[in-house]
Amino acid sequence: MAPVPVTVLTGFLGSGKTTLLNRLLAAPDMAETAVIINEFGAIALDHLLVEQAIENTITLQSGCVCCTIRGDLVDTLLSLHERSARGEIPRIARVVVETTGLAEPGAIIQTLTEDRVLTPLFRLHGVVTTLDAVNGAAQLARYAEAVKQIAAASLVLLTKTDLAGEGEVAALKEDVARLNPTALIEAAVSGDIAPDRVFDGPAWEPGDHDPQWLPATPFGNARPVAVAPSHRGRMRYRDTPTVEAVCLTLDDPVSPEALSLWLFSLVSLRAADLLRLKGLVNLAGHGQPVAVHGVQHLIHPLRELADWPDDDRRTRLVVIGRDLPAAGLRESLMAAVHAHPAREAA
Ligand SMILES: Nc1nc2c(ncn2[C@@H]2O[C@H](COP(=O)(O)OP(=O)(O)OP(=O)(O)O)[C@@H](O)[C@H]2O)c(=O)[nH]1
Repeated sequence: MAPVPVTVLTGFLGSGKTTLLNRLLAAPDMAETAVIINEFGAIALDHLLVEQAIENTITLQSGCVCCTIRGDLVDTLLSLHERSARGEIPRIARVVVETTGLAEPGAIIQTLTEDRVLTPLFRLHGVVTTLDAVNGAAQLARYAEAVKQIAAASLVLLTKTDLAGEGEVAALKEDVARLNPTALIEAAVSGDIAPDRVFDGPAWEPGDHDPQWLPATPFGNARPVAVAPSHRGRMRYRDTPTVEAVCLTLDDPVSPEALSLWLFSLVSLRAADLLRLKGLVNLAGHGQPVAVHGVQHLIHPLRELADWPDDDRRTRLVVIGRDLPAAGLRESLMAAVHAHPAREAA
């Protein structure tokens, strides 16, 4: 049997990986897809935010897939293969591995291309990197992970181009072409792209004569791939142990005013250090949970989900930031909750 193609879906925090996955998985011919989601932070939320009822969704929670759980990735894939061969789960036509937003995809690629047990069964097809058109340039300038994610891509999907100016998008495309002249660049607003363009798109390890692999800009213009000159000497995440995920929970429903106040104060005071905010909120007066997403200064409109993913009705928020102490975040949230308590249900 031919090895099952694996697509690695990577991209910096908040760049739209889960949104893309949700859209793609809704397509009827995606039914035979197994999804492996790796999360950063003690509260796993991503698999709750992937709304499709996909039988083969697996969450790897033991850490960032790129460094600590290479073994887990191999074990998970092998177990998928065995269970599928035994008929316990349906046939698997493709696998998507969604990395954390801070992952360096190199180790995953190495595992998928070099592990002797794995490679007869699974084959790396593509590395798809989402890049936020609003925050992408700043992230590339500041975070080596963001640069490495672009450098590893066979396909770069520009997200949030609906929120960015034309000039901004054009400049970002140039940055991408400079970092990775071989990657195909496409726009995908809120995951709006045909699945075959993502999964049958440019292969990560193409044949020598695959025209898609040829550089979009001449190699003569290319700068070193791993770290572009403008990023050299900048702070690297790996050298700063202060980026961490803080998890906040609230047992009782929170009023919309309290949530707005907290989000507003967080963004006005600490946007530069707020790498990512996401959560499921039990908003007073709403039967359904509300998903909240933020990336630096950009807080996306709240989105009501169809239903709670499980019996847990608590508000769960994950804040990934630099020097954002857990105690301060908790205090500010509680202050907002006390300033605008939720009204008792009549
Ligand atoms: N306007 C707009 N919003 C988008 C687009 N793509 C994603 N978003 C929003 O951006 C926010 C973050 O998207 P996610 O899909 O959760 O991002 P992610 O890459 O999975 O985030 P992490 O799990 O933190 O790495 C959500 O509020 C999305 O609705 C887009 O193209 N346009």
